[in-house]
Amino acid sequence: MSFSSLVQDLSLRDSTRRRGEASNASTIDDRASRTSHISRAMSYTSTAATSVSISGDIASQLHGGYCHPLARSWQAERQLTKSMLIYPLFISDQDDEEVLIPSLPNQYRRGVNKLIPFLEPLVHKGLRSVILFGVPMRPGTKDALGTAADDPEGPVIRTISLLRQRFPHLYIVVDVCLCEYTSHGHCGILRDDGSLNNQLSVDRISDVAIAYAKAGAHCVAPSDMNDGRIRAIKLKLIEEGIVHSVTLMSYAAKFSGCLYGPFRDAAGSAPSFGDRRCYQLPPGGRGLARRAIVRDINEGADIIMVKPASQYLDIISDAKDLGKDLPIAAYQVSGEFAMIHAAAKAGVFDLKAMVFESTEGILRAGATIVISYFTPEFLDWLDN
Ligand SMILES: NCc1[nH]cc(CCC(=O)O)c1CC(=O)O
Ligand SMILES: [Zn+2]
Ligand SMILES: [Zn+2]
Repeated sequence: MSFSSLVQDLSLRDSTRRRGEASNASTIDDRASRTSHISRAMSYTSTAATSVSISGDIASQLHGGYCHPLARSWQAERQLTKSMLIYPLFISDQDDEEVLIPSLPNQYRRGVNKLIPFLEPLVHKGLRSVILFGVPMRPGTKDALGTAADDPEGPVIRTISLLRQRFPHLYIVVDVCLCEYTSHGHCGILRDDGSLNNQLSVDRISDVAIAYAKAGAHCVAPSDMNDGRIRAIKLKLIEEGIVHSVTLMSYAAKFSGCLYGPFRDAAGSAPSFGDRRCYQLPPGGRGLARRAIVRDINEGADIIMVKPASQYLDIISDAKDLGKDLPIAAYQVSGEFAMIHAAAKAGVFDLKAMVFESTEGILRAGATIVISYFTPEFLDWLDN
């Protein structure tokens, strides 16, 4: 077949197909892309005479591969599904409390009595997993050692067993940290000079993780960023004989920065002095993040988490690369969530469109799990 007859044949097939498809043209967008297709086919014909390689020209025609909504969905390596989502919950020690968190649109701090009725419809819509953060509101609960973190009568441990009973198919992740429970608001136990005492912190945090695991958490997720905590928790899980039934998710690449503000409002966990820059990673520290990821894989992490998400897509991609055989979680944190809401409110973009676009970026970078405050919305949106 000569080149010009091939071109004719191609544009013929194109127009035949277009005629056949006209009846199920679904969106304006689709029709527009077909129109541009026509002009493309025309310019294709007119430049054909001077064209170089036939196979090169054929390979340059990409639109056909994504002109249909279903074909577009096939372009993504990973499709967002409900089972990839983990929803963060703030659990108050006031059982009947239900208070809107001003800096986190639509997110509430709830006591156990309010939590169950809130979750019931979400579980019915397909909610598969939550991550719990305990928030002690009662005055006098906080101390230098974060004693309340593993109080058997505290909000987290009581909520774990209640959720296990009420929602047997819900996978329960529990954040493990001391900052919500310490009087100074830091993520561990401090020396007199105000710096973290890593050994004491790791001993304490691994005890807290074991308490949550024994209470029935499917997964414990230490977010404190002390060195050696993954190994310490794994060893204690082995010692306790429960290592086979508890997932260990490491906040391996957790960066310091300004995106946790609304969370700290919600959890009352802002440090009373100083900052977290000596334990959370510096935003430019890509190599350091890689070392932390490799270290935590070697220490026995079952899942590696990167946090925040959208500002750290290269780190998610690194984590996927270094942890080829592990699930990779990305946490779209409170500041990212609040920012998307604020911009949508200011008319910068449509909220839903941005939520999907940002989440697709996170998946494209390599995440297989997404921790998202938008989970309730996704449970509706993913049905359509
Ligand atoms: N260490 C506790 C913790 N676990 C998760 C977040 C942040 C989550 C969010 O911003 O949504 C924080 C706050 C912090 O490190 O200060
Ligand atoms: Zn039910
Ligand atoms: Zn903390």
